Amino acid sequence: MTTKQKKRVAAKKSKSDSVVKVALLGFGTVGGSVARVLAASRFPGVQLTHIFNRNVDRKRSSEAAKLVPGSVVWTDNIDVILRSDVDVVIELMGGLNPVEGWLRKALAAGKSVVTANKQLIAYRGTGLAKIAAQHNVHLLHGAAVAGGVPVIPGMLQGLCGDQVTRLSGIVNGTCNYILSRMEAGADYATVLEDAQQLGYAEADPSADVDGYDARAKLCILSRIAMHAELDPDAVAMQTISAIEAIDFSYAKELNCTIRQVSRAELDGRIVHARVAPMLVPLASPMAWSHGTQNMVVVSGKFGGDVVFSGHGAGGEPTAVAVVSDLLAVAQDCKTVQLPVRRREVTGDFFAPHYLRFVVDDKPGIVSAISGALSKVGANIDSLLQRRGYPKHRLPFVVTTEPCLSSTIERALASVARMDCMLEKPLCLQMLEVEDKAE
Ligand SMILES: NC(=O)C1=CN([C@@H]2O[C@H](COP(=O)(O)OP(=O)(O)OC[C@H]3O[C@@H](n4cnc5c(N)ncnc54)[C@H](OP(=O)(O)O)[C@@H]3O)[C@@H](O)[C@H]2O)C=CC1
Ligand SMILES: N[C@@H](CC=O)C(=O)O
Repeated sequence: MTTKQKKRVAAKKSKSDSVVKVALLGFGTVGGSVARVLAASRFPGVQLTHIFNRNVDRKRSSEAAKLVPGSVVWTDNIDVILRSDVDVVIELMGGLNPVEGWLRKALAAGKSVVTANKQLIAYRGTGLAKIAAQHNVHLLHGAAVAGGVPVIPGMLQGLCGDQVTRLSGIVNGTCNYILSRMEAGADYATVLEDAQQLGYAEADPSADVDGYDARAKLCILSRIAMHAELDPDAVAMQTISAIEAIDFSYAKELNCTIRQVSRAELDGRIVHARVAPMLVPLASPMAWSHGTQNMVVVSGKFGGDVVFSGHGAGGEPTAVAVVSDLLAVAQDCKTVQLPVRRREVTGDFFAPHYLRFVVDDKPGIVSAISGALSKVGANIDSLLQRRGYPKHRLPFVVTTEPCLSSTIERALASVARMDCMLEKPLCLQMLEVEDKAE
């Protein structure tokens, strides 16, 4: 330890009886809820001293600000925070820039950081953790995955003794809220708007529906549970915005529903990883998860399956995770650190697939599709076609026996070029009963 670091530790020790000063960066959905949780519980030893946000006067006159103690300094100048004597910076703004630069400076100035920012931790977490270690301060991000569900602290403390080989589940509350309400008959655009109003969605909701949010979370979980560092951009993802009411009807005929599922499996030196809407059997607990409920199944070589479940989005559940991290930092709690290895990623999984086509009907379409599938060695398991749809815009479904997703994608590339295809065919993996997510 350098002399500077020793001095910092000594200073920390001498402060151990005094109060830990806290700054909040970002006073939106989660920031406001953190202020509410802190005001409601009055934890000894921590004191909110600063709040930073752009256009800060607007925030200061908000409803949530009424619970903030009068002594708190409100500012829109980040230097006020960086030069202050705060001990812990809680970052609740989101995004990579300018947040990364500010947090680097905060850590280098000896301030611990608590954040709920999954993009930041997925892309820059390793670098930031190094700076935190160099300066002997904490970097905690328990709220970055599954909101109020303690999956990160649970894995760090409770599962680090196992060899985790598989992770799967639902890690985006907005998508689960949208899909579970569509399952009950609501329409996509209306429920997406509701999710935004309720504070579940990201500032740009395409981060939720197109999979970026869940992909970042899956990378964080892979790093912690499987000690596998993945390039988030290399992880396959698929939007939920292509799912329509008809898919829920066909899924029901197959005794399934549809959920956005995130999966990662360690296979020697590579990791199979994918974030996509998938068909989930109705008998699976994942099918019963509604609204913002998240569910993560962690499969270990020695301990078997462990399931984490609870509210994965929303101000107050997320604030609980943030405040829990804050208290851990205030009490200088250490977490287990194990070496992490960079791993290559593939999006391939061996699974049955659900294929939905919308065609301008004419003879020979089914035979052309089955020809394209048989050419790549994929076998059809069932064909579903509901009556009552117009022939000029006919939706029907083919399901396949288990095969690699890359195989199906090859066949669909030629099918998509057929003149009668009115839309890009929809291809969804079907989870099976023996899949660990069950
Ligand atoms: N909402 C949720 O359920 C969950 C959110 N998270 C994460 O928590 C973080 C915060 O989310 P949430 O509270 O929902 O987001 P909000 O958009 O509600 O709040 C973000 C706040 O930060 C402010 N802000 C953003 N960028 C800047 C900037 N460059 N300079 C100054 N102020 C800025 C915003 O100001 P303005 O109002 O002007 O835009 C806003 O007040 C994100 O990283 C999110 O991914 C994690 C788990 C759950
Ligand atoms: N937008 C995210 C918020 C929590 O991480 C989600 O919907 O899960």
